[in-house]
Amino acid sequence: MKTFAEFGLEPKVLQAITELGFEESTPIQDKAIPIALTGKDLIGQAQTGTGKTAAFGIPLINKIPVHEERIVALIMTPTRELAIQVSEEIGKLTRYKGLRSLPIYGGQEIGRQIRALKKKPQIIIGTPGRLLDHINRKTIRLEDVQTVVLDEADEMLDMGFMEDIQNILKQVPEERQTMLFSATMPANIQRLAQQFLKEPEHVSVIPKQVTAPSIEQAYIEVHERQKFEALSRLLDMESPELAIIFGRTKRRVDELSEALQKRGYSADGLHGDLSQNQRDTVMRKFRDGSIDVLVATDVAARGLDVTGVTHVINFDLPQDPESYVHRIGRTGRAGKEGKAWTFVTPREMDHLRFIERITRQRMVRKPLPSLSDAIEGKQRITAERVIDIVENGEFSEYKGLAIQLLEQYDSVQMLAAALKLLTGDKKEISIELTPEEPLRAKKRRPDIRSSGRPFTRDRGGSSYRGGSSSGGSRDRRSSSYKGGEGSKDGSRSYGKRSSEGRSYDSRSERRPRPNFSSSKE
Ligand SMILES: Nc1ncnc2c1ncn2[C@@H]1O[C@H](COP(=O)(O)OP(=O)(O)OP(=O)(O)O)[C@@H](O)[C@H]1O
Ligand SMILES: [Mg+2]
Repeated sequence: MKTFAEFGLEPKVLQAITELGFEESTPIQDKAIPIALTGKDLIGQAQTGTGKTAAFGIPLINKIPVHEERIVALIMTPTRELAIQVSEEIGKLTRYKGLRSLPIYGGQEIGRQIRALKKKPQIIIGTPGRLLDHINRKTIRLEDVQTVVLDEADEMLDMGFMEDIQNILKQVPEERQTMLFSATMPANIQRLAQQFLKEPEHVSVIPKQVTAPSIEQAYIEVHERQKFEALSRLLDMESPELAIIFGRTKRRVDELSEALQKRGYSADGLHGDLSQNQRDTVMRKFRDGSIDVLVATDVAARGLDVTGVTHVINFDLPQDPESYVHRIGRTGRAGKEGKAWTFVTPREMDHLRFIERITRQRMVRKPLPSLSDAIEGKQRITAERVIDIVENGEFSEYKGLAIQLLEQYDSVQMLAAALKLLTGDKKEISIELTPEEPLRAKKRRPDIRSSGRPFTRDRGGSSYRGGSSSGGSRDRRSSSYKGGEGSKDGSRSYGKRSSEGRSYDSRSERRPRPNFSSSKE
């Protein structure tokens, strides 16, 4: 690993990096930054949470002159949340240099974006649909762009953005640097690269397995009808600090987040049918910890970086191995540890095995948490909270009352009653979720690296994958259970999503057809 000073960056860029607390470069940064600084085209692949954003962000910022008044850099992301997040990270990196960056995404009032564009940002971070809108209105001109980054390029293809990306890139001069980044690189990415990149350098840091080694992976076999109880016990047993629960469809996410709230968890849902305001509010609450369970469709699977996510729970099995890799990659980021739990119904075991085969990573089988596991987990958290106050808190004003009470009552009884009160009774409201159909095992070839599927497949109007589900939890704190190990051996080639035609959510984010109207992403 290098220090950032060794890349020969401008002092103001270095200063911002130092302020972010980055001491050494990550492996992908190590390899990609020197190449990107030369201006070459680049395809970068590295595990989730390993700093790909800064790997393209730092060289991009380094080369833009401060007095530039034109849009000279364009970053495209598949989702709105990701555009906002990348824009924030770029903002932090340009803090001392003083460049202007702007996120441009669907669902936000266009007038507001037009006003912000008048401040002459040099860097635009956008989702393809809304970008095209602006291009068509001539409120964004890309004729001076020198650097283009496609973050999560494979996902953008899957979402049906190929044509939009082509149309956007037509507006950008041929003479430019193009970079493409993702944790997964399915075969169709090669075609995109051939079309848009010039003699790209491939920078891949996937040592053994494509899933990050810091994530413990486990699965629980559970019948569809038992899933909610299993989830609720799992949350009690594990007490995640922050958890993301993925469900297959929007309906699933809605039902599940509501159910969790009824049970007293601090949860909320995120999917593509919510208004942008609702989406922003949910993300803000999750980032600042005012909710600790985010229930989401795959719209939250890619790229999102929220500090403190200790658990990812796949309430519904993801449609394909790529989705699995990205979903669980929301935890175990930047060298931290994380746990990924996957629920699988007996009929879906084949599909789980398929995911394991493609990711070359075993998930450890765990039993359904028992009621006593759940109770124990909750009590442990209460005890930890009390101990924390005893050790670090200020509670002298309660001592007089404590002495009085202990004169009348036994201390064990007294403390047990207080713990009971603090732990709170579980609201035993019975919950019925609409069952989801089991996923059928795919008959895909495990390795389709060279299969060269036509892009049209992604746009053909078949709706992919699904969407939604749930999540939830409450007491923040990470627990100390010893979980599964997961196993070795990685791979990087993935199957693509299959096109079985259910209408799923996160992919509602997908645009089935080119549509210039506005901003579906
Ligand atoms: N050199 C570094 N040292 C410490 N932390 C870093 C470094 N580079 C990036 N990070 C932090 O690591 C976290 C993950 O980075 P980032 O979101 O760029 O990952 P990613 O590789 O793009 O993951 P994904 O595949 O999920 O999109 C961020 O919080 C980022 O600030
Ligand atoms: Mg990323």
